[in-house]
Amino acid sequence: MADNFYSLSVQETMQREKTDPQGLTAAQAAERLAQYGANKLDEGKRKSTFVVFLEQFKDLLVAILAVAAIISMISGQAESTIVIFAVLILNAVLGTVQYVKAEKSLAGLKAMSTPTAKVLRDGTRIEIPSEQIVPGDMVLLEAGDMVVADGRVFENFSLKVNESSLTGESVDVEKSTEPLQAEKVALGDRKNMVFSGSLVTYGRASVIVTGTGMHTELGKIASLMNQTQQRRTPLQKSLDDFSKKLSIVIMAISAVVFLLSVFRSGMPILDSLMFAVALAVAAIPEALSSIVTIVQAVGTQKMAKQHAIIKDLKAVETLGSVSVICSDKTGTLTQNRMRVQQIYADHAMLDGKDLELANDPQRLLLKTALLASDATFDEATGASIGDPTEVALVQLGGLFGVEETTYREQHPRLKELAFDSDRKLMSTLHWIEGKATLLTKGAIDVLLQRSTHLFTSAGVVPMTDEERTEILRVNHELSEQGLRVLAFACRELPEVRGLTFDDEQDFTFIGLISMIDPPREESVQAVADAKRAGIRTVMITGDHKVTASAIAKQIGIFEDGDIAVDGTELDGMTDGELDEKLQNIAVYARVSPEHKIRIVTAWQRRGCIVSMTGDGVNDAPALKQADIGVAMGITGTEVSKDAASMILSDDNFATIVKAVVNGRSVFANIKNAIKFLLSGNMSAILCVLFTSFMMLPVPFAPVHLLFINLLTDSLPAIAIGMEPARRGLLDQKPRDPKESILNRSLLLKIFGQGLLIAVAVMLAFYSGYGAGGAALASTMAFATLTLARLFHGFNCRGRGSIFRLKFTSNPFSLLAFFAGVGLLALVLFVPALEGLFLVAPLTGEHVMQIVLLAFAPTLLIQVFKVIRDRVER
Ligand SMILES: Nc1ncnc2c1ncn2[C@@H]1O[C@H](COP(=O)(O)OP(=O)(O)OP(=O)(O)O)[C@@H](O)[C@H]1O
Ligand SMILES: [Ca+2]
Repeated sequence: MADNFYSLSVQETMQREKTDPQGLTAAQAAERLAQYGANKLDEGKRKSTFVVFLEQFKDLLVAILAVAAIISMISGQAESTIVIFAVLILNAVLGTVQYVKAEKSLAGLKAMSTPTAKVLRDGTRIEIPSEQIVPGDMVLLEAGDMVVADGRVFENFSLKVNESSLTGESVDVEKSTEPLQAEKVALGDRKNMVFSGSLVTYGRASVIVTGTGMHTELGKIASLMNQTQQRRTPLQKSLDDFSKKLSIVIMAISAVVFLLSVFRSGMPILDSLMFAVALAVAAIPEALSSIVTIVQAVGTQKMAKQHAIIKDLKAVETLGSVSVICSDKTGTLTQNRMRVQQIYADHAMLDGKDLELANDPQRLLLKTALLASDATFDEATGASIGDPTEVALVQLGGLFGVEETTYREQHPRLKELAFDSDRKLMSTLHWIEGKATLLTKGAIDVLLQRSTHLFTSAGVVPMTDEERTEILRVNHELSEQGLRVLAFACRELPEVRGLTFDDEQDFTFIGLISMIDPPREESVQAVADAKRAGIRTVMITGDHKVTASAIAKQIGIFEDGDIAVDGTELDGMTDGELDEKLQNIAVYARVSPEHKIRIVTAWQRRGCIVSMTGDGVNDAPALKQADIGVAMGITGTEVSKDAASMILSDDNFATIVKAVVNGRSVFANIKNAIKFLLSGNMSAILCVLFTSFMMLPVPFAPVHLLFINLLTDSLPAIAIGMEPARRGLLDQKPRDPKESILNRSLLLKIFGQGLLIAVAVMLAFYSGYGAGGAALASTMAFATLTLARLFHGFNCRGRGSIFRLKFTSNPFSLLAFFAGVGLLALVLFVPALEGLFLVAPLTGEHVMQIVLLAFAPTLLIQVFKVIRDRVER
């Protein structure tokens, strides 16, 4: 493929790419897709499953186990050696499976958030996944889109593109269609080309695709870049750190225990070594890191089903501590289904239904509404394309049999200034009654200021102050009902020429159209839920202050004592003043995207964790600045989705609140799983320390501890991770993000519960020691420890007693328990395994003792919980 498309004319480019202004046909596209491949970048080298498998062995555990295996071998326990190796391999297999699964689920999430692109195929405009774009496609770009392939600009309407991801240049580049003459042109100067990975910030254009996938400029860079992805989240990192520190401490203690055994009790070196090894194996939480990964993966899957797509695993943790949600109004808190209500023209207010086409000002109002809009609406099918605000206008035309298409054919659009949320205006230029006329619609405060005249049935007259006040009064009246008010104006231009923003003044005011956009039904409940959960909801909107406040009151965001602030007032405040009022500001109206950053940082200065929604191109910086940037899946621009860490596939505010609850639940479950795993380990450590101190035989062989840590303990830990979110999560305050997950109270519980289990295990040990010596003692201790930890799984499911949590609410926990008991029974009672697991035969009486002793700690913990539940109620 040639590189120099910039030096070709549009026609030459079309010939070269064998395409035409109607775009490719479906058949051509399919053929080229087969020929050139999907439009995506090579994902770099994926780790092969085998490499992942091997990697499972490069960890401290393996070293310790290898030592254990060697010691077992020397001490004549060949079976043990085999079991240890079997366990090592099993562990690696499990680790590999988990890794591959987690990768898959992440890939699935990524697929849900792939960008789409608009193309012409067979002459019609359709939206397709960007991967299906092929060379020769006619791609349509507009503000907010991400460019997904390289292309030559074909038709240009003031297109501006940000190419900083390619060129590092942060200033937007204006594009044109003219061929460039020079031999070699730097990437940043190819004004008639657009490049994959850049962002459309303004205007629109159609583009002939000249390169896709790895054959784009981005592809060239990507193949140079070595994309190493860091997948570990802060929580995973801090747990890994914890594990590392723990292992060091444990090694030190192991060494001390070893030396003590040798020198104090004159124990044979081999036996002393077994003590040290047992301690090390007992202490290291082998399963911890993979359990955390599993719980997080389960959590993101669940959130995706509930319409919140997590793009960044870190967000799962952060969500749980969100304390402020800043939300757009239109479409997020409201339904974004606009219907025209009252209209106002020539001093008269009337219902939209009663509009009269014979009345000049009213007809011009409708004409402006239809001409200065891009939306279309098909009466027959009810299908609409475009901004709901504009769809409502087009629907109004439909009421009177006026097709937007007819008007638009009569008065073709000659030039245009696209809408943007900063200017809050949109203008188009047409020939109307032989005059070049600029038609403009937009926010009333902006438009009225720039209007000097008024359009009446008696013709165009200078606007008086009374009339101005009257229009503002009407606007206020409509806005107070929560209606969205749009203003319309026009002006003559001396000739048809390129437009600039300076043309948007000296207007003749035509009138107002108000429309209703009812709140979503779920919004009220969601705001109330958020409030109960200690989360402040703040409305941020481009709409008018009065309208926004009215809606905010209906939804429950704006309460007594709250205030609403608009963009201009915000500009007038210093950071200090803003900080002072921040708590009370429930509504920010008429804000531009730049204001959003200020609001986010102000809350962050207070130490709050902020979630911010956004849909436009200019929202991207605020989405990045927020702790949780939330983009709209349906209406959001590709740029905003790219910048966000979460995407709402239903655009619904209530989904954010659900995601926060899920985030809290994931965090709580992880914490409980950690409590379970570490308290179990603690009990084994205490037993080993105790027996070593008392100069008793070593209570567990490494095989025993491995069996528990890797098998029987993993099952309840995963079940705890599956625990469904409880309503009670809403009654807590947001978690302090700075607080470590292993806080004092958790460590205390780990120690206390570990101690309880250790006592039970030691009682079993003594009983076995008295009756049958070291072998029986060890078997009793091992069986009791395993079973006690399986029971303990129920204690760790949540804060309440098991009666409150109910067995049925998490069937996995029962399943895990019985699976664990089954495994234990196999090891204890299948003669073939006796030798492997070094167990002595047990009588019925022993089994009774084991069951009772193993259950005792759980009984005590449950009794304690029942009492606490009572007291708390
Ligand atoms: N297509 C449009 N053409 C002209 N003016 C518009 C158009 N859409 C909106 N406006 C005006 O610009 C204002 C700001 O619109 P913007 O899209 O920034 O925010 P919004 O949709 O009102 O609210 P939110 O920020 O909650 O989504 C609107 O209140 C309206 O007055
Ligand atoms: Ca908007």
